[in-house]
Amino acid sequence: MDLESVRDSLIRQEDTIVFSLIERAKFPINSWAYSPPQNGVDAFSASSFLHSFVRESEALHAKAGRYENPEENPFFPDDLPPSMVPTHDYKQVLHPAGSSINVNKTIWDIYLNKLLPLFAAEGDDGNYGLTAACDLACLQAISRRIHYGKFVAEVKFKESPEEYGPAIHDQDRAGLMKMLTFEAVEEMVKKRVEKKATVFGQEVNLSDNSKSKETYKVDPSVVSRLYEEWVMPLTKQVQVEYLLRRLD
Ligand SMILES: O=C(O)C(=O)C[C@]1(C(=O)O)C=C[C@@H](O)C=C1
Repeated sequence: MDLESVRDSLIRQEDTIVFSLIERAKFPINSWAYSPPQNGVDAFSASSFLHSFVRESEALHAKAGRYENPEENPFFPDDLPPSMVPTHDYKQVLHPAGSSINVNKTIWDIYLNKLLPLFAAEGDDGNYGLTAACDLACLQAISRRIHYGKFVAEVKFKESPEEYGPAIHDQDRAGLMKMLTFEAVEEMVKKRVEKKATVFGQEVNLSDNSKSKETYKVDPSVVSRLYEEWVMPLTKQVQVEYLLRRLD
């Protein structure tokens, strides 16, 4: 595992995220699935249809061994049933002190309160089950990408322990954030995800004189904004948290 291969994985995961958003955009917002959205109630702890749907899906996925994979992080980690599939010997790449970092509560809040209203149309078509299945796919894809920051951080640390060591020793968050940030890479990521949303989300017609060239299933600028405002900052936050514990 090196920086190039972890970046390749992040690039591949962009496809999953863009496709999952395109699938969710087939349905209107369907707010009933997220009720009761009472003022001041934390969307994560208040029970809603989506809450139950995700919790019960995760229990099934846990039995199927999903969370044995260190790249997967459940939204409701408490009381998950044990895996019932044959044990796979996943390579233990991560440092144990940082492997359990989980920012899914923040991801849940951002997805429901900020992202969804930007790309789901107004309205209610009653397809709550299908909508929740799409939400689950989006949440899992975004969560996997952001928590992959643990692997990015591990590789960066292994490649230059002498560079990161003093900042870890001083628990210097700002210093670590500066060291692991590559602005040129971030610019490329934003442009690439916007382009992917343009390519994957266009109507494909056999005739050349299509008039629908300018409409996309998910607004490409929303995908770029998702990465700029939430995905990359949270991936960096995971990296910082991981590195702070890297010498424990
Ligand atoms: O590619 C890296 O070096 C990463 O740390 C990943 C990532 C990202 O989230 O895409 C985050 C921070 C960097 O500034 C650039 C990109």
